[in-house]
Amino acid sequence: MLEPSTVAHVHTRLRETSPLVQVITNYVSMDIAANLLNAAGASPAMVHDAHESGEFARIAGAVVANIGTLSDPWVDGMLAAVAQAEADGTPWILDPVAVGATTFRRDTVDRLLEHNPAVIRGNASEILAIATSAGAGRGVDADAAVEDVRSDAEALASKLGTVVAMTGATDLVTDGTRSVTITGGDPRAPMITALGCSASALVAACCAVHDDALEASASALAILSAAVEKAGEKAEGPGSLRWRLLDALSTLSADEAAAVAAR
Ligand SMILES: Nc1ncnc2c1ncn2[C@@H]1O[C@H](COP(=O)(O)OP(=O)(O)O)[C@@H](O)[C@H]1O
Ligand SMILES: Cc1ncsc1CCOP(=O)(O)O
Ligand SMILES: [Mg+2]
Repeated sequence: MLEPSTVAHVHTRLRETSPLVQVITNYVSMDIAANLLNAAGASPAMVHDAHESGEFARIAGAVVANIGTLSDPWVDGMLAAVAQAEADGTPWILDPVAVGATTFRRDTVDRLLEHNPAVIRGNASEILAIATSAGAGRGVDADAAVEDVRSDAEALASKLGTVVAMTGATDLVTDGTRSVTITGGDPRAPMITALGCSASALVAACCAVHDDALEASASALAILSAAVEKAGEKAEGPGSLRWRLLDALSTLSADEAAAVAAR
């Protein structure tokens, strides 16, 4: 059970403290992820090169490592940042985009996982691919359903001692012992590219302001779900849903976010 008061607390803390979030993410997602964090009250910084990513991680409240558009220099940058985050006890979030698709992605995720992410945020195909070494998925998009992957996600969270935040029509957040589902949003959400990457960035921002990674992750997805739903009321398609989401997130009240948890 996700307490509405927890979501309201996390929502308020985001705006009051504006956490610095280091987002090492793919080219597709940089703009929307940064804008979404700004709208939520956080402070994004896309700092990825290995010459500085570890040093920058020292001052970040949380770090994201997203493998969406992977190449060797980016792997080096991610490893430097997450090693520093691990050493400092700073939460970092893995977004394993299309991990089942290639050996390079799978090997990179294996190397990143050695540094103990606080949260793995992915769609059902990505979580299934990590949990079972199967389920290639359809590139960056899911071809599995959250409810069908639930037990794999819970087992993965237990095995790795991490939180798994699996998104889809219904989101599931689990640490292997506690599991929370979040409903809402808008069925057109998957048509906004990099919304999942942005969700991972928001999970990181919430982990920076709230120590319990399961509650923080679930609160992030509840806040996003509430804002997407609000944006969807007037949206005519994915284009207006995208810009209306930024507006909705920036004006969302703590009570509106908390209401998603009360369902
Ligand atoms: N069918 C759906 N209906 C409503 N919301 C959805 C649906 N599918 C995904 N979402 C939402 O879209 C966001 C991105 O999730 P998802 O599409 O699973 O990630 P990714 O883009 O990494 O594949 C999440 O907030 C999730 O709740
Ligand atoms: C389309 C695409 N190609 C490589 S990364 C990327 C963005 C994927 O973003 P998301 O997983 O949030 O849809
Ligand atoms: Mg994704």
